[in-house]
Amino acid sequence: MIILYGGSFDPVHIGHMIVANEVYHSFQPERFIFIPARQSPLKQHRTLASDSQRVEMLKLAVTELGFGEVSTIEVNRSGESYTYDTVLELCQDDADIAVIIGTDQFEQLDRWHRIDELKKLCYFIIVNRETEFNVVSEPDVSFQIPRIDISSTEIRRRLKSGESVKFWLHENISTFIRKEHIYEKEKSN
Ligand SMILES: Nc1ncnc2c1ncn2[C@@H]1O[C@H](COP(=O)(O)OP(=O)(O)OP(=O)(O)O)[C@@H](O)[C@H]1O
Ligand SMILES: O=C(O)c1ccc[n+]([C@@H]2O[C@H](COP(=O)([O-])O)[C@@H](O)[C@H]2O)c1
Repeated sequence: MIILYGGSFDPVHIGHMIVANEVYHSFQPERFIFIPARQSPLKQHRTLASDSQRVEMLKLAVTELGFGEVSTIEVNRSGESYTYDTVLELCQDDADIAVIIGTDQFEQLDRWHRIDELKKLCYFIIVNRETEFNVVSEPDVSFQIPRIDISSTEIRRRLKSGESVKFWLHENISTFIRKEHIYEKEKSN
């Protein structure tokens, strides 16, 4: 079994890491792959961190988690990062593929590119987020974690306004963000 965890990861935060850790230890897949999207299809804006910075932050997360890998399959592909294209590329070696999504994505799954075809190639592990589950039908799996109300949007907002993000991000990732001057506070003249 291969588990894919795709996202903008702008930046990767503690919510993502808890999801990954819980899912990994429950399912014990052969591979667990974080896939930063070049351009998430239903998001209008580009990421503030560059592709390589998001890959670097995910590598730091993987080191701390002690499992997993980071794929550049989507950042290296031009255009929108359709999960269908990614799964098609990865499903060559016959392993079962499961894709992790939060309930925010689950609610708009019918807007995903080639969703009917994608559902034939993989199943979804749906993790609770802001909203509760509607009924999930097989082979999709609903996976309950304690609700962690953390988002990259709120982290970017806090960093921009100079507020603390202590414990919202792994320490090594905060250090990287400071060193690279990503999401910086706007300077007033
Ligand atoms: N705190 C969380 N709890 C559960 N799932 C989460 C959490 N944060 C993100 N996810 C899920 O992880 C995937 C990737 O999320 P993404 O990188 O877009 O983070 P985000 O915090 O939603 O970012 P943004 O605020 O920029 O939209 C999505 O499927 C999303 O639903
Ligand atoms: O394939 C699609 O049409 C599609 C539409 C929306 C989101 N996704 C994927 O879902 C993942 C989470 O997206 P986001 O916007 O929450 O970062 C990320 O890997 C996206 O590429 C994929």
